[in-house]
Amino acid sequence: MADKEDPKNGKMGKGKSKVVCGYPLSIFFIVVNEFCERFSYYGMRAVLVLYFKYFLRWDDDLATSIYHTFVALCYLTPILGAIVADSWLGKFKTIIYLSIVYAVGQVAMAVSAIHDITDSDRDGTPDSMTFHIVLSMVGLFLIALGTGGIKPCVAAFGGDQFGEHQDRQRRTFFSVFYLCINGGSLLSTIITPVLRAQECGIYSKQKCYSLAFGVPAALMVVALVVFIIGSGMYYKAEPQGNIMLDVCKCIGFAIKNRYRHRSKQYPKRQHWMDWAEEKYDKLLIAQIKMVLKVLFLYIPLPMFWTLFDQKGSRWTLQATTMDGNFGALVIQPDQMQTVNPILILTLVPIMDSLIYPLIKKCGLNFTPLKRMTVGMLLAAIAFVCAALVQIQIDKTLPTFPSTSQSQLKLLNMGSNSVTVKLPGNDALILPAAQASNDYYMFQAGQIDISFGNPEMTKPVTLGSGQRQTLLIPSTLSDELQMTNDLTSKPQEGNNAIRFVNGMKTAVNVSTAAADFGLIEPFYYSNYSQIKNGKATFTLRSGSQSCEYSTNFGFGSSYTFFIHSTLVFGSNCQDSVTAVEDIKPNSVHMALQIPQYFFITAGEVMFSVTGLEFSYSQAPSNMKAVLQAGWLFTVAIGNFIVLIVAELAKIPKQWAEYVLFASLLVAVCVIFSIMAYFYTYIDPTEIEAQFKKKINEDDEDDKSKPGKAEVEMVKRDSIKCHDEYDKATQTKM
Ligand SMILES: C[C@H](N)C(=O)N1CCC[C@H]1C(=O)O
Repeated sequence: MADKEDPKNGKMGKGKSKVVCGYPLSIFFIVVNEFCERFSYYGMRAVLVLYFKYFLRWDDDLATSIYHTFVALCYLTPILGAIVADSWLGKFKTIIYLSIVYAVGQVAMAVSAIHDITDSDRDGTPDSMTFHIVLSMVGLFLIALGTGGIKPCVAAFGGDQFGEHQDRQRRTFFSVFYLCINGGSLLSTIITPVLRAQECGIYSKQKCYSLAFGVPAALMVVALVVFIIGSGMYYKAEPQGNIMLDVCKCIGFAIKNRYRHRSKQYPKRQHWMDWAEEKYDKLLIAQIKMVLKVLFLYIPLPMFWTLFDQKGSRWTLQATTMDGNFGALVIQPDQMQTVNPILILTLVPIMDSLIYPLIKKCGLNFTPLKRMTVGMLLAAIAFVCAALVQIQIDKTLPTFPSTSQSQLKLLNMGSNSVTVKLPGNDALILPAAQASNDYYMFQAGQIDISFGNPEMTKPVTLGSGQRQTLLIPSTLSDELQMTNDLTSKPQEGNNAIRFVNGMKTAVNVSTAAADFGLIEPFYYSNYSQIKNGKATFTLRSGSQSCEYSTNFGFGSSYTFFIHSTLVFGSNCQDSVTAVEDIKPNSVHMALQIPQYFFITAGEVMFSVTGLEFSYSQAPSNMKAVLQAGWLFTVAIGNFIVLIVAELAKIPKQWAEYVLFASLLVAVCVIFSIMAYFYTYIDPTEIEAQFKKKINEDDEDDKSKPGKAEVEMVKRDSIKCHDEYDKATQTKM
């Protein structure tokens, strides 16, 4: 051990670090390292899907699959990093080497996003996409290896810096560690999308993905440098040989030996791992028992992450059907996710300095496993809130036609009112340049529509499952035009806009974000996506133009009808009619705050506690391994989201939320039963007792030569069980 001062006195940290306010100074470098690393990771992740879609030109499905595979890989590689650290290099060296791999990966991503490298014809698009794809995939692989590999080591290495009797300080460290994760995540998810939106390039200016990846790369280099600066102060536990191989062999031997002695004539042993006693060190067996007990407890935990990870998918989709106008501030649907790190930054200090001490004062023993159970329940409540919000949203959504139905709207393009008779409906008088208020519902197929006075009847074919608008010409004998309208809400909270030209001349319509092109007389444009806020459209015919401005909310669809009476050169504000095809979102995004509050409060109780629990319950030689086991539950949770996204065919979204909430409550009940039977241990004490016993036995053996080995194994086994039991008294 590299302690200069005795870590057991409770005043000092381990290693050569100075102590500031009871904390080893070395942890400052570790938390700053974590902040920079998480900035690097979450910043790169924030623009990754957009990079796939708009730079590599992948379709949505490929982009999201590769994205989720990458995220899952980032939480699988911790196992690799932990094995390397605990068995071979030690945590310090593993962090250094894998951070270099990580930084190289980030640099590869930044380079892969420089379009000029292969843009020999200088048209702004890469000529050899293969180069960019290969380089970015290599980059992502290195990043997954690096971020996952170092993650369990950094947390465990931080825990290692505390002395045996610094439990309180170590708990605070894990809270501060979590704050740094979320501080880095919050800043980077705000900053990197802004960097991406910049334009850069040598030959031509394009969206600056290289900068959006370059800054996270720089932060990773800073993380590495900061970590190296603290080098002289750290306590660096030595790796204890190929521990994972020993663990696997020992478990294998115990199983084989148990099987060989399955007959009733052999006395039972307390634990199946005790069947390895004939061949393996009792200390190793005790350590394996500690790890297996915790890993067994982890089995239900991925369900928490399955719900948690839907923040980024289902909840963001939910936000796209909501109104993000907060007065001075307009929130985009994907920006709602930043509420999570913001709440973490507020809730962690409140929990640590107010809620937990208050609970303690009330005489309640709020043990780590109880906290985790409550955390799971809070996540389930969050999903009930999400379901309630969804029910409100569903009430405001338009009714779209089923596959056998069809919906029809009427738009009078003429300058006189017209009487229209639709089958099964009263006669409708449609004023000039006006549309019917809503869609009429029919069974798909052909219907006859009568117009005007004297009446003329025309057959119209309605497509199954379609919404259509019938454009009624000013001269009723002219041909009827039918448009195909949207049958779902526009994506990402955007507004879907099109124009119908009621003039006798072609009109060109454009706005800063979209060009509707040249619209022929009595014809219509395609839909274009417009963001919320004010938009000004320029209507142009030849050299003449005028402007039409209007405000958009979120998720609406409009058909703008240009009157035949429009006069260019004057104000055309009154010569355009806005026909609302899909209402803007009316349920406010603020209603998502309660669900974010509950999931984040749940995360604080579940994840911060779980991180510390994984450290405190792990034997000294498998600290990183148990951290990796903890992170593995995040990976499995991510996989379940992927599978559920594929399989879930529940038609009502609110019902899916309730299903997830119920599943988590069921899992939570199972977990609380398992937790009830869990006895907390003090691994350091158990290890010390075993070592003492082994030393005593060695002395004994020297003084009493020739004692039968079998007898000794039996006696040791009984003694060690007693010691193990003594050190494992507290229950859930
Ligand atoms: C950003 C989250 N609030 C968060 O802190 N995490 C999600 C998975 C685990 C943890 C992290 O380490 O990033």
